[in-house]
Amino acid sequence: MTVLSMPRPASGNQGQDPLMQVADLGFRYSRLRPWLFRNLGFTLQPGEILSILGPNARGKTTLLKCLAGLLAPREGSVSCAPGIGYVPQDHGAGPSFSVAEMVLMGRTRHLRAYQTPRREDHDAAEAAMERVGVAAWAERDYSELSGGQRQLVLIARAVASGCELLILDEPASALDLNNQSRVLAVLSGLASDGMGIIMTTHHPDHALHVSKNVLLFVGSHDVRWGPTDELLTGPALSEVYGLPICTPTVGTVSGERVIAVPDFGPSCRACPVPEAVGAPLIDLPLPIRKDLP
Ligand SMILES: Nc1ncnc2c1ncn2[C@@H]1O[C@H](COP(=O)(O)OP(=O)(O)OP(=O)(O)O)[C@@H](O)[C@H]1O
Repeated sequence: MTVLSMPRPASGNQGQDPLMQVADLGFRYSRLRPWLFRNLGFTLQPGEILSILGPNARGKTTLLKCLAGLLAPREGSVSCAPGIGYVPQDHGAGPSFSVAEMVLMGRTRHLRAYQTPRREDHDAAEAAMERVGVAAWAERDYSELSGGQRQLVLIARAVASGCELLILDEPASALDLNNQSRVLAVLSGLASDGMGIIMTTHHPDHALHVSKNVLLFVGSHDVRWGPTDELLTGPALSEVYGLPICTPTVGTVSGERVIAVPDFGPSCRACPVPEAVGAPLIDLPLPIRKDLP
């Protein structure tokens, strides 16, 4: 196993050095456990968003931890840019700090031991809070926020760090639709600024919307990497999740886009409930409560 932070590999597309290059990566938790992935390889360029999709418990978080250097791969190598930000999936209540303090902690890698944050660190933290839309909660206690709010604060903390490469584990899992849209816009904006982004998601639509490339866990052994347009098709998604999924192009307010539509089976709303229980609901006698005043 090798995890290299420097030097970066030779030039890739568009004349730029890749932010991450992964070769022959393999991991299992022990000799007694099955391999979660083997022979996995991909390259991430600056300004690129890579989405990782796959069923529950297939190894996506484990892969992110290998990429972020939190787990040592059993096989292969990860070479990457020195500055990596990691936003974990588990965003529990944590310590009792204000939101502003939590975001300011993202600046730690720019400070020496025991150094007090400088004006520029406070400015970067404030800019990150504005960008992610959490500035209004700056003085609130992080431990008292909702799960979705905490998720946004951790994204702001990673943005404040000024990292070159951002790794996020299901960044939109606890977010309402508006905040999902906000996070996708923030990530797209960061990528436009040159940041590389790797995220796991259970939302194929998110991957279709922002990702240049995807990494798909298919079945128990197959991991595919390639362009979103080519890989994230209805048949491939159906194979990944084990149910029929189609990918129609639909018109939205902002233009046409491809979406993923899973077939959950016959709609429950269409079930003939009254007939199913033998009589129309309207004819059922109402229970009379004689004990009420
Ligand atoms: N520390 C650990 N020790 C042993 N097995 C583990 C450990 N952490 C995770 N696993 C197992 O590894 C497998 C992959 O877990 P992982 O969390 O990477 O999946 P995932 O694809 O991210 O899942 P989900 O979509 O549900 O978040 C699971 O079977 C899990 O039980």
